[in-house]
Formats: sequence, C-alpha cells, structure tokens
Amino acid sequence: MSLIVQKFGGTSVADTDKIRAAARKAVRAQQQGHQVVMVVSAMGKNTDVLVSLASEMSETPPAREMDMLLSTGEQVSVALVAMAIHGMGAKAVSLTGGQIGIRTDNSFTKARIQSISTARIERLLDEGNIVIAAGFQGIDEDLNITTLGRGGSDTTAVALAAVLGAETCEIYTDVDGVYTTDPRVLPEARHVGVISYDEMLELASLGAGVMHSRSIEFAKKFGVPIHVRSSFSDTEGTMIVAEPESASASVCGAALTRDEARITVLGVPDVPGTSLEIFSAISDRKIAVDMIVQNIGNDGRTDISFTVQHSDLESTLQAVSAAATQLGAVGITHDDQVSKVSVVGLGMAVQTGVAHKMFRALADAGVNIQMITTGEIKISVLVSRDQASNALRAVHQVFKLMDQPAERKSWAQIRAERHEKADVNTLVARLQSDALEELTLTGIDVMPNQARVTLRGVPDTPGIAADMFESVSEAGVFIDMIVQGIDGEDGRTSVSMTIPEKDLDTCLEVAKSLMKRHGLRDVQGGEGIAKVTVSGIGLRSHTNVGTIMFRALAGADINVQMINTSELQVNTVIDGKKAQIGRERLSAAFQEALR
Ligand SMILES: Nc1ncnc2c1ncn2[C@@H]1O[C@H](COP(=O)(O)OP(=O)(O)O)[C@@H](O)[C@H]1O
Ligand SMILES: N[C@@H](CC(=O)OP(=O)(O)O)C(=O)O
Repeated sequence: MSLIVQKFGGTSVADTDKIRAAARKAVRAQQQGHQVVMVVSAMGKNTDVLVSLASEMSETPPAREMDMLLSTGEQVSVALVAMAIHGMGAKAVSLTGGQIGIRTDNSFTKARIQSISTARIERLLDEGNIVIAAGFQGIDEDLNITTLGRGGSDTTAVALAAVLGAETCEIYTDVDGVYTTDPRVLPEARHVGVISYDEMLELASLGAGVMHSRSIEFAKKFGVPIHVRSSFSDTEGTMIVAEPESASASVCGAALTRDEARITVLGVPDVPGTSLEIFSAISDRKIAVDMIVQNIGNDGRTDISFTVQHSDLESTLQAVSAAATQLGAVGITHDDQVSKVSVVGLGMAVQTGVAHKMFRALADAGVNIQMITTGEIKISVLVSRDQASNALRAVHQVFKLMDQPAERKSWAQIRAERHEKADVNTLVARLQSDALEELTLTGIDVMPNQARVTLRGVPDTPGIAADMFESVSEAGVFIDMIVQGIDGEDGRTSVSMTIPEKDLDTCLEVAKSLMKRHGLRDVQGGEGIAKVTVSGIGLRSHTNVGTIMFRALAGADINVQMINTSELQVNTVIDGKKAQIGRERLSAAFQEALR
C-alpha cells in the first residue's frame, strides 16, 4: 500500500472549519487506499503570539524555554485534527515530536534532525490509523523539547516522507503552488508546474517563504517528490523534483529577503586567518551569513562586508566586535535598512549575460546596487529597503518570468521519461547510509588558470555595474564570479570579477576605459589564481562550513582573495600555486568534520 505525507501549514489549520477541511483531505486519501501521515503546524499565527508572549516576559528568553513554549502551538493543532478525524468516523492518533522519536541535536530554536524512529508510526498505520505528527519539533538526547527553526514543519514532513519511503510529500498551503516570485508581493508572478530541488533550495534560502530550505535538502538527498498545493482547492500544484521545468530558461524565479542587515568590518589585516576569526565567531552562534565580500585594501588592510538576517543583527554585532578588537580592526559599520533581491536558475550556469541583464534592469528602474554576489545558479544584489519591491519587479520583468518559458516540460512528461531510469536499490542504500540532516559533500574541485580584475573607487550610483558587465561581456570575456561591496574609504564601492586567465589583457583594457568613463580610482588585475569549489547539500544552512574552510586554508598559510557561498557550493579564489595544497587541506578538513 502506498504511503503519502500531507503537511498542513498554519494558514491551513487557522480555525476549526479549516481543520475539518484538512481532516477531510486526509480521510479521502485513506479511502483512496493510501496510508496517510499528516504533519500539522500551529493554528494561524499562534507561533507569533507565543513569541510575543515570551518577549513580554523577557528580552532574552532562554532558548530552551522558548522551545518548550513554541512547541505547544503544534500540540494544540494535532489534537484538534485527530478529534476532527474521529468525528468523521476514521481512526487517528496524534503524536508529538518526542513521541514519534524525532531526535535532534541540542541547538534550541535551530535544532537539526539526527534520526527518526519509524516503528511506532508504522505500527499505527498498519492498524488503520491516520497518524498526525506535530511539525517543527523534536527531542534531544536529554529529552528536552527542541524546535527546528521558524517554518520547520516542512522539514518534519519531508524528513518523515524520506524515512517512511513515502510516494510523495504533499505540502498544503494558502497558495496553489510555487510561483516565479511571492505572488503577494508581485501579483503578475507565474505559477510553475515543476521546479528542481536545486532551484527551490536556493530560492527558499534567499527568501521564498513558501518552503523551508532545509526541507528541500532532505528531499534532494533522498529523492522525495514534493507536491506544493492549495488547502482550499483540488487543483494541481507544483512538483519539486530533480529536474527543472525548462532546460533553456536562464532564470526560473526571483526572491526577496526584505529584512536584511549589512555589516562591514573596516581595516582588518589582509593576512590568512582574518576571515576565520570573524566568521567562526558568528557561526558559533549558528547564524547564517550571506553575501560575503572582501575588498582588496590599501597598506595590507582590507574591509570585509557580509549580510545576515535582520533578526540576527544584534547577536552578530556582539560576535563580530569581540573578533574585530582581537584583530585590531579600524571599526565596524552596519546598515539595517537593506533588502536582498536574487534571481535563480539552473540555466545561468551555462548561459552568459544574465548578470548584466539584471544590473541594467535595476539601473533603468533607478535602483542603486550596494553589493553584488554570485553563485553558480544565483545572483544576489543588496539594495536599500525602500527600493526592494521596485527592484524585484524590475528583475522579474526583464527575465519575462510572468510568461511561460518557450520550452518546458510537465511533471507527467518528466515522470514518463524518468520511469525506466528509477533505481530503487540505490535509493534504499542511500537512505540506510546517509545521515539525515548532516552536511553532505559531493566534491572538492579546483579550477586553475583564472584571473581576477578589481575596479576600485566605483561611484555608488545606478547604472555603473550594468555598464561594466555589458562592456566586459561585449569584449567576449566570460565572467564567472562577481563581488561588489562597500568600500570603507569613502563610500565608493569595489567590484571584483574572475575570468579565464587568457582574457586578462582584454578585460584590463576594457576596465581601463571604464576607469576613464566613470572616474574610478584604479584598476588591478592578477593572474595565476585558482577557484576551489566545495559542492554538497546544506552548505549554507550548516553555518560552520565557512569556518572549516577558512581554518583549513589559513592553516596552509593561504589567503582567501574572494569567496561566494550558496546552498550548493562554496567557492574560494586563492593563489593558483597553492591550489593543490588547498584542495588537499580542504579534503582532510571536511573528512574530519564529516566523521
Ligand atoms: N515563490 C513563491 N511561491 C509561492 N508562494 C510564495 C513564494 N514566495 C513566498 N511565498 C509566500 O509563501 C506563503 C506560504 O507560506 P506560509 O505562509 O509559511 O504558509 P504555511 O502557513 O502554509 O506554511 C504564500 O502565501 C506566499 O505569500
Ligand atoms: N509553527 C511554526 C512552524 C511552521 O512550519 O509553521 P508554518 O507551516 O505555518 O510555516 C512556525 O510558525 O514557524
């Protein structure tokens, strides 16, 4: 008999009528011959209510007590759902995370799942029950209640689907699927039929709140098909699977993280180990850092900028100020009025011109770009918060995300094509050997013969980034990594890009003409560098990945010249002569960390 997991978010169980509707969906699925596990979130905005109750009691509530409190929201809804199902004449049993045996680590409020025991659920299912699991919670080794972080019920659902070998994990929510961007922010957003794990992982981690990014890590690792669909209708939603909807589209979606904060540590010594000092202090607090930009400085000093979620700003500033003092940094600045706008698409890994198209659209909309970082399948820009919605609209429009891509496949076509290839044995073996939410590495690679070009003292006005990247692309140079960040010296910015070494002279010539045109301070080029890439699943959400990398490289006296991070890859640019030793040190460091 096939098993399905159905997850109902807070909006889908917001009142007793909605709870009955959710219960009906589960009963109907059971009547159709499935075994059904439901995962349910707290009713409506109940978790927010609990959070504000806690803040009335204390400015800094202990994390353990926070989890004790927040887990109660889900306990209310699972009991009510079970009562509703009983009322419909079917059998149901509700279980808390602890009763199911969802073991987590002890990082209260941000716990990670370590193991799930399936015996009790399987027995209850075999006895004809619908099992209703409380989302977003577990227990640690000492039986303390833990929670997985806001939005974590998706992760509970996909994790249960993985360990139970479910046919599909259905995510019932208040939208009828995944859109090209949040339809509440941009009504012209398009409903997509299919999206790949990698694209959804990046979008979710960059602000698409429809899915919890860690749930997609699980789904990708264990090949769980996710069906995101409406609680209020029976229409087909969106399938999140290994394959993309369109093989030819460069961008599949755009995301906005409205509440970001930028921190810049000014004038730190430009020697190996500096980044380690700063980022290990942050990762100790389990804070995810994004958009790391290190500018090449003067007099052996450099400025390091990065972004964190606004809610992590205070804690990050505390962590960073101790590290900055230790390093003898000149100072720390921050801006809490910024937002991050990103575009994501598997196609951009092989197509050129995506970056300058985005920058041109932003310039035409009068949006100033404060920082830029790129990953293999994403480009993010930091903009002032009051320009965030305009920026999102401009990029959505320029990539024509509201229109169907010319070539696209439906889930039915993809499923038919992949049917013969499905290898059940591989999947089962993987389930047995892979740790649940542990970091998974898939490779460490070196790309030699790269060059870096840095343009310094770039005026912080709209349009210059677009002009730069258009000019370099027009000269036929393929740009790989791009970073732009705040320049500590005078509020101007620095832009660095990596290119193939053979194109360095051409790129420098273009850069010099840009220098004249825009009154830049100077242009620097360096050859003989290499990009070292660590690939895997969960690289950004495991906040210690950067620390492991920086420690390994600093230990070999290797200076990190540029870095970018994503859910799928961490790339560092280092001296090419040290690439091999860097690679070896990284392999050893990660082997140690993964043991
Ligand atoms: N790309 C996107 N596609 C669909 N919805 C999105 C997207 N990005 C953000 N959202 C938002 O996610 C919301 C659903 O998530 P959430 O409110 O957490 O639901 P639930 O309570 O069911 O977990 C939608 O109402 C929508 O506004
Ligand atoms: N109730 C928790 C967990 C959750 O995932 O909720 P929802 O499914 O409504 O996003 C929260 O609000 O964070």
